[in-house]
Amino acid sequence: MAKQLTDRILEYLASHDETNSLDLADEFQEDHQKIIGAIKSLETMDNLITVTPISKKEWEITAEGQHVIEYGSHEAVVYNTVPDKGIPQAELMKSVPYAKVGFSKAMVAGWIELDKNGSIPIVRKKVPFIVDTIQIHLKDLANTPENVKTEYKKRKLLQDTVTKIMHLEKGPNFSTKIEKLEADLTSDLLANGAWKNKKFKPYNFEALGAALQVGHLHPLLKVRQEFRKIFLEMGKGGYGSQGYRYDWKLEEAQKNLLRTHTTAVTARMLYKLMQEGEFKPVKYFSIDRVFRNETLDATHLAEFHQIEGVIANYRLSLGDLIGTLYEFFKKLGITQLRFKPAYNPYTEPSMEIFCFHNGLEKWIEIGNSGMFRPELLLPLNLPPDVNVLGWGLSLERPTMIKYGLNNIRDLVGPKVDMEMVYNNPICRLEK
Ligand SMILES: N[C@@H](Cc1ccccc1)C(=O)O
Repeated sequence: MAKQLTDRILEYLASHDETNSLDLADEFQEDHQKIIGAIKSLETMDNLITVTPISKKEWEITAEGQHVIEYGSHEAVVYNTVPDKGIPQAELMKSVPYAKVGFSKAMVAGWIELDKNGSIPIVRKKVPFIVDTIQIHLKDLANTPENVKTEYKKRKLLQDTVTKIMHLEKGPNFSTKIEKLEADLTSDLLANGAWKNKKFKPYNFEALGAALQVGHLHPLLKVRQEFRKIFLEMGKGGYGSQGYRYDWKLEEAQKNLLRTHTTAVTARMLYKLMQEGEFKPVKYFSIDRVFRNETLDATHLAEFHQIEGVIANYRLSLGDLIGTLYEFFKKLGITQLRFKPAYNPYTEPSMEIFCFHNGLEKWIEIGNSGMFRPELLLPLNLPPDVNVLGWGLSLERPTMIKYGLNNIRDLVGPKVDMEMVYNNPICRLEK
């Protein structure tokens, strides 16, 4: 029988102090993944070898890049196609492959110009000769700087592949003979005394326990719990307004419909507070379902959960709202916020809340907020010097970000993968 790959690796290592999986694959003419597998099994043996994973980036020329090597860059091809007397643009565009990119790049480079004075646009050469550095670079990749290669990657002339390879050296217990380690102390080993000369596998305290056959919480419930915790940690247990700027109608207000936001709950709670007698400062939160007439797409359903926070106290200002929002979002691991003036019929001023999403590397809208209008507060009998500030966001959006889902149907509805529900750990909102 052919020698085991693991034995061959050990023998190779005995005569060479160090090596790596890629060189071994070359040396043994074996598949790289097979070598990795063998190294991994050697790695389980107590200090036999020392393994360090490394990533190796390699550049590859794409089919489009090969075309450039053969015929020149798209812009050079366009330039070379232009005769000294010029050529109608339409004709030029039909005469070479990749004409569109080539044309715009050659224009940007200042190699050609477009003469629109006549009846049809004519392309002319603008310089007597050109140097096609792209072709030169692609032909001699080894001497091309990394940042230039990254540029070419954007142009799809190059692509990079990252190979994970393993570097290995002899470990403190290195030997070319592998002794099979015992996993269990059996009654046989005890009875015949063989245990004395056997080596045992070390305990693996990192091993995951067997999965328990229990119920699982849906991600939305886990994230909701986190929000509830944040609110509890935050202690919730001048007129001059421009008005609503539309006519309020009793018939409209009396219509029976599913609520579109939980601010209805807030108004109800403030009403209830004043029914109890005297005003006392309060902090409220609610997390519940709301319903909207939305066009359904990957991030919108006609129903979702809204998270709302409210603080009522004497003489609160917009500064209090901004400070509270920073404190709240900090607890979610979000520290960069921006605010944009917005309109809500029940708050003034109102602000949309944007946060910088590190993963997406851009600012995204995460919520809405504002100072409740006196038109809403005074009829509920709140004292005139009491201000109420509030903010709202959806439960689904942070959950999707948290669990790396980009389609809301993966989170809500009949297409939810139960494995995803079972396998995702308890939510931690910080990064
Ligand atoms: N109700 C608002 C959020 C909000 C709550 C409280 C005050 C201001 C705004 C929304 O649906 O987006």
